[in-house]
Amino acid sequence: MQHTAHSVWKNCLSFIEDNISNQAYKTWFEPIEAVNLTENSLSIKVPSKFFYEWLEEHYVELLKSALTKELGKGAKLVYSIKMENTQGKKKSHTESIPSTQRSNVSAQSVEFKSSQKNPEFKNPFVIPGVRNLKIDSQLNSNYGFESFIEGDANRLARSASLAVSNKPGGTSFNPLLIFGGVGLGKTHLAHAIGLEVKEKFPDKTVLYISAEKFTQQHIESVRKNNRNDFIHFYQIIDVLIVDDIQLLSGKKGTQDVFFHIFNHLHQNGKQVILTSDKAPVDMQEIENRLLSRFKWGLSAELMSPDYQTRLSIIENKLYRDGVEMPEDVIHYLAENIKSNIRELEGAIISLIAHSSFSRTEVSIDLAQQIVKNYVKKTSQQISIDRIQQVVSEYFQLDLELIQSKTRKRNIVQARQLAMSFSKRLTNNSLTSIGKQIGKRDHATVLHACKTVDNLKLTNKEFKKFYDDIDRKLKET
Ligand SMILES: Nc1ncnc2c1ncn2[C@@H]1O[C@H](COP(=O)(O)OP(=O)(O)OP(=O)(O)O)[C@@H](O)[C@H]1O
Repeated sequence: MQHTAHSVWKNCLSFIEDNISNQAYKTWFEPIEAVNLTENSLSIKVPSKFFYEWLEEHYVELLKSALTKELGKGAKLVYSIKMENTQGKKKSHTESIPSTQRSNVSAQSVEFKSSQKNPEFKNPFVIPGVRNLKIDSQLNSNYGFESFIEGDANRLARSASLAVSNKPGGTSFNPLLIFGGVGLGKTHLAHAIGLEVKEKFPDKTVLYISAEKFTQQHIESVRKNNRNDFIHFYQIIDVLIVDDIQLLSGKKGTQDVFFHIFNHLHQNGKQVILTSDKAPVDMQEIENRLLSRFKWGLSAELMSPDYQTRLSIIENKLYRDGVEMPEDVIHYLAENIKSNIRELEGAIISLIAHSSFSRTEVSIDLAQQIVKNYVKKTSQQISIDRIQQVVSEYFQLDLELIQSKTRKRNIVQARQLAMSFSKRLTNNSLTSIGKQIGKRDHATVLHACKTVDNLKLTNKEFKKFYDDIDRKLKET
């Protein structure tokens, strides 16, 4: 049978699929297209230079084995790379690079750089009339790594943040996206990276900006007709930190400008750090081309801290503020405020304020009052475990059955309800919900949420199940 680029690549893919994780296969191999086959050389088209670099760094041996198996010893692989033009002036073009010949790629970056020597830029942080070309990092010196307490819930995000600070732009965590629920330390960690970079590499230009402020600046630049200056300003940053990136949702113009800035920084080895209250898969109204870039590096989730970490956070805060508090009060706070560290800190401040205003000791009674009055919502925030328990009791099904792989209709339905309520009532991401309810992936949880929404509208019996469980959860 005649070999074609397509058939050779298909065989390579099935070999590759057997040798790596499903996730890695989906991320790095599914987007590749085979484009050409000449004698013993196969050309494959990859979506970006970053993609090519990643394949070369991590999968070159695997690709070599797969190709040698198909085309024999002298097999060659040529990448055809779609080069984005970040300035939007020229059209994007395709570049062919043989495997393991990185010099061609760096030449491309240099060429790109030289095309915009000494850009005239204006600093949008400068108040009009005040001459200041120095860029203030806008970092909060209280948010260093030393005051960020490590625990199971933040270990990955913290380690990745440290790695990025040690080698900004030089790790595969680019962009680094830190995501998680409200008040769990995303902003703190993002500032910690910036501060550490400034400490280790004083010559690097670091900038922290909230997505909201970035949007305002962009709108202003359009109004004043200096959008290009705005873009140039951001393109000279070495480490760009954008907080609450989900706020770009629905803002097409700002997304477009951010896309160009992001591409430029990324292609020039600059580090981008993003924070968001949701995982990329859960972000709505963000263009796909931007979402796919968010997923290029590492998405690290901050989850609610466990008891021990909460305890350490309280002790650390008291120590830094030079305040003493009875042990039982500290334990009471750690036990009762579970899912938002900002509220945990708020309760400590309230306690101290109350006791000093009323000149009374900080006591467990006072702590109970504060926790009840100030953080009522938090202390009662429902957990995924509780939701699963309520669903399992309601349907009189064992928890293990709900979490099992069985496809029996009634059990699937109970599982989907647990997933849907977890999405609605907790801060957890789809990935985290899936992990906790039967080790499913985020797509299964998303599907469950959609199914529940549909069934609620179309099936009366199901609607009753839903409302009953909803009521029970509210009583919790
Ligand atoms: N692991 C931690 N150790 C010590 N303090 C922490 C930790 N995590 C969060 N905090 C503190 O909790 C407070 C809230 O953190 P931060 O503002 O970073 O949360 P966030 O996730 O960005 O919240 P939001 O979603 O509202 O933007 C801050 O004062 C921060 O210092």
